Amino acid sequence: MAGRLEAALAGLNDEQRAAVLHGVGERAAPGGPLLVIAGAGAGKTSTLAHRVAHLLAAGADPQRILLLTFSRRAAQELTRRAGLVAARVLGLAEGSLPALPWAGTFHGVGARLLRDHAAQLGLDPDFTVHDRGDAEDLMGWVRHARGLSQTARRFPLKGTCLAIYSRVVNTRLPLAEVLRQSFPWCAEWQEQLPALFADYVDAKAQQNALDFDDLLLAWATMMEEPGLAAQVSARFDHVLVDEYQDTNRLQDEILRRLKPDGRGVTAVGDDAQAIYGFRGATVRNILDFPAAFDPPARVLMLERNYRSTPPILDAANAVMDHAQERHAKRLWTDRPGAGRPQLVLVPDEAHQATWVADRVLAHREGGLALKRQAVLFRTASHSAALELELVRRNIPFVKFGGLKFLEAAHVKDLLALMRFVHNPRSRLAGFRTVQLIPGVGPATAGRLMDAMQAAADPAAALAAFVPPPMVREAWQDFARAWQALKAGSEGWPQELATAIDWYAPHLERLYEAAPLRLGDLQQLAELARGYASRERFLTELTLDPPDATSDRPGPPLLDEDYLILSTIHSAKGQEWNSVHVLNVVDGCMPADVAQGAHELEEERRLLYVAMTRAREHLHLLVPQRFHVTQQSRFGDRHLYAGRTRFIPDADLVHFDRVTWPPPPPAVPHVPAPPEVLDLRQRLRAAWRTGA
Ligand SMILES: Nc1ncnc2c1ncn2[C@@H]1O[C@H](COP(=O)(O)OP(=O)(O)OP(=O)(O)O)[C@@H](O)[C@H]1O
Repeated sequence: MAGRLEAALAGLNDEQRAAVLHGVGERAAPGGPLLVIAGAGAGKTSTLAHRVAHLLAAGADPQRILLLTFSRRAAQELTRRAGLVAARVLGLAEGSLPALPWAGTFHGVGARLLRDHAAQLGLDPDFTVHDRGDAEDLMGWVRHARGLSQTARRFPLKGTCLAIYSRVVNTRLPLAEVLRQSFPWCAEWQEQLPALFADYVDAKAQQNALDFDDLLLAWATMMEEPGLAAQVSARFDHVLVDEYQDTNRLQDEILRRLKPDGRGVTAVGDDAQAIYGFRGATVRNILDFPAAFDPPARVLMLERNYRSTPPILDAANAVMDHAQERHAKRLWTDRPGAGRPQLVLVPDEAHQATWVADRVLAHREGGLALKRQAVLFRTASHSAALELELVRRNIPFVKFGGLKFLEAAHVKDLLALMRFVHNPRSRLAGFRTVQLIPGVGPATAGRLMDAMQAAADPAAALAAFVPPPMVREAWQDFARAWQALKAGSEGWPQELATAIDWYAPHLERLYEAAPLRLGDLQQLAELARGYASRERFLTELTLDPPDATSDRPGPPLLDEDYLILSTIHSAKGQEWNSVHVLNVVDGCMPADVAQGAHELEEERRLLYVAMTRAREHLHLLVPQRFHVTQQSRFGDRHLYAGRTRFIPDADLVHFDRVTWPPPPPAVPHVPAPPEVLDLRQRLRAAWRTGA
């Protein structure tokens, strides 16, 4: 096996190798903590996959490896890659290794641990997980119930209330501090907010629901109890955390309580790519990680970039050279060089769209498939003009980070039904579901939910409920479907088809374009096959929703070629041969709402992340005029923008500058014709005659 291990690690460089081999003892006994700081494109993902593979090959129990990633997609990809390498090292057939059952996001793993330990925590294990939309609705509800929707001076809206609550939970800062730092315009409500938040917490308890933040908070709280902490900690020998730069205070606390001495802990990340501060993540976690343990964690630095050409790296490094604080590292590469990245000056967004579409097609003519090209932007709405242009030219594309599939009303309806079945005390889900029945309004829905909430057996309360006479027939249809689903006799995922059968006529009555929407529900049923149970489906889908929308209904065919459109946030961890970045102008990058020093630094890193996705071609677009949609009292407007401040004049040497369309050719010089009239003389003469 030693020979096979050597062969599997042969392609790694010295630092990557050290990271793979660090502290793996006899039968994979865990060693001291390790921090791998990996620059963009330095092979972080591949190193982590090799490390997991090495652990498995050395005899680690896959059940006892906790792998925490930023998205479920990343967890699946890492597991797959680790499985391939491990199979090679062990001399097994591909795909013969067991999956890693504990690979997932902090939120997903938190939800599972809370269900496992529900009895010890006084929780009902069938709790519903509320997504941001649900959480906002519930906050709106308690805000209204407290009379705060009718205050003389306007109380913060439900979305703002939830954002404040979430920030307090995730940053562990006192409310006053959060208001001062991030929501100064809400400071006058500091006295009222705690009572509102207390009501919000009570409402969740009554409905047997937890929101996103609760999953982390409850997990961290569970880890404060020494007995429970010891039980959870003893489940895992190795804990590996990817994208550590984007974790928040709570996640960091969880990790430390899980493994106080750091044994078996590996954290991987890049402080230069921290872009989730706006959600409460703090780059301090990665900067302070080594000293958090005694003895301190070993730090390995991966600085060799395998992705981009030297001119692209030089330009990206130049952007980061002006950053305020970071683990000092400088990426290098020995890939053969190519042209410098382009900085393209265009008059406005329409020209930007035309230029990008032209270039994309030109690259394709040059042999670069559309899939190997991406267009990145700061905010989902920034691609609107380009999308139109692409449709016009028949260039297929898939967009990531835009409208979420799960936000579509009909998808929400169906999921509400499934949640209401799973957790009959969920008032939000119940309310939405029963109002789908014609003739049932908020009053009837409220009466039903009160009855179910008060009953020891909510299912019996639903069966006994007497609706208004005119809706009796439709009601009975619903009650029958609900009871059948609750009984679960069909099993998962077939029961979703029953749910769709009940819902389909309502969908046709309620919405336009019913066949298209039904297609979405069928897609959902398809997705459902990938989940072990109703509970896992509802939870994981809420935590990590599919986020691609395309220019056609349904998922793109796998063998088809399509251009990638993505927000920069959703482009994390990916790479393409050619990358266009839209709107590289002040007011967009940095966004005009980014004011504080921390926020500006995060905006700088966002540009860096975008630039380092490119392997061979990088084009930064600078429209001189661009349109911003904003909610402020000024309404929408056009901005006359300048190139981003993150590329000052001194750094222009790293770019080829292009102005498009090129200025019109100068009109050729024509000699002036000879004078035939002295106009001034003639005008004056008109007053002189006879004066
Ligand atoms: N030792 C190596 N030899 C050759 N290629 C490598 C090596 N390590 C990584 N690569 C290649 O470098 C590219 C970047 O690797 P990977 O995606 O793992 O980087 P990363 O550090 O996760 O990037 P980022 O943080 O920017 O998303 C990939 O195409 C990968 O195959």
